[in-house]
Amino acid sequence: MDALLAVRARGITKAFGDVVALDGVDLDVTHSQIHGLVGPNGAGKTTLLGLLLGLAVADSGSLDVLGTSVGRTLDAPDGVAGFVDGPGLYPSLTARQNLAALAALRGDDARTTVIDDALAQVGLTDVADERVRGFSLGMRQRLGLAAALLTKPRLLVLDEPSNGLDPAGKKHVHGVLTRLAADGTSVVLSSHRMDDVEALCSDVTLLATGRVVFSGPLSKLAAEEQELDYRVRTSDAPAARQLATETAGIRLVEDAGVRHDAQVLVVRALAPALDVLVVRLVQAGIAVRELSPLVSPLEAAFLALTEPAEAGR
Ligand SMILES: Nc1ncnc2c1ncn2[C@@H]1O[C@H](COP(=O)(O)OP(=O)(O)OP(=O)(O)O)[C@@H](O)[C@H]1O
Repeated sequence: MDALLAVRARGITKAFGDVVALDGVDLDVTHSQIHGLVGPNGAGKTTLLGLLLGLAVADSGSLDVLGTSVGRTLDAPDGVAGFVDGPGLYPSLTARQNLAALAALRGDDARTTVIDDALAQVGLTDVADERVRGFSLGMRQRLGLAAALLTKPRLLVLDEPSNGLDPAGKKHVHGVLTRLAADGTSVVLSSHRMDDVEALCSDVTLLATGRVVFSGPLSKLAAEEQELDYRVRTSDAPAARQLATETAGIRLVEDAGVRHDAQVLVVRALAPALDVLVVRLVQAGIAVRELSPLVSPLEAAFLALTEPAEAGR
């Protein structure tokens, strides 16, 4: 057992019949950390989160949550809250009534001030007395988060918390999670999107077909040396194209799957070769009006690490 870790999983396996959902998964989540679980569909993210919430038990391996070994009985470990596959809510009750009912069921503090505070934290004060039946996916997600907050968790486990959130909603929820982590709550959340994870998480675990293909700080993932495809818009596309073909380490990508624009080249390169190209363009009197990677370095690392595992399925 490791008191410094909110979650310590070693060699976790879980199968559903012939389907191996988790295959020897290790996971370390330190206290006050927001840890992202990322991976393609079917990678095992929800299954792993379900184990942390005590919704299922692993077939083998060891799992310590908040310093306590999780046994073989189905039970939410003390101090853990969250949801997988969307929050469980009562559609015919209002948001406020949902929280009151859930708090009463769990024996949590159901005082109006506590419930109002949870609703305010997730930005649902204005719709507190509306029935959940009419709520959008994003509003349900926020209410699910409010329900988890009522328990004052030390570990919050969220499956795709940004699902269905508009940009303002996402920013709001990100703010809530960041403040919680700053106040000592550990958070493990899943996402399909590296940009979400980048905005929120310090550490990330990439899963592909039930296996960990990367786990560690985001900065380490992004720093992996990799070639990226860049859009380059210049003042003279034909001349830029010519220079690109003459520059070592630069490859023109003709079919980059982007909208055709005669003024834009797509080149594949490592950063040092791209630097050389930019300098040569400027020296030749060609202005560089736009230079950006087609996918972010994190997204590219995600694809590079998960696509081989997917292909081997
Ligand atoms: N209750 C279940 N019964 C049978 N198979 C299951 C069950 N739960 C998960 N699986 C299978 O286990 C694998 C992992 O599923 P899981 O839902 O954990 O992946 P995921 O990474 O959360 O995927 P997604 O991003 O699509 O939500 C998949 O092949 C899935 O079909």
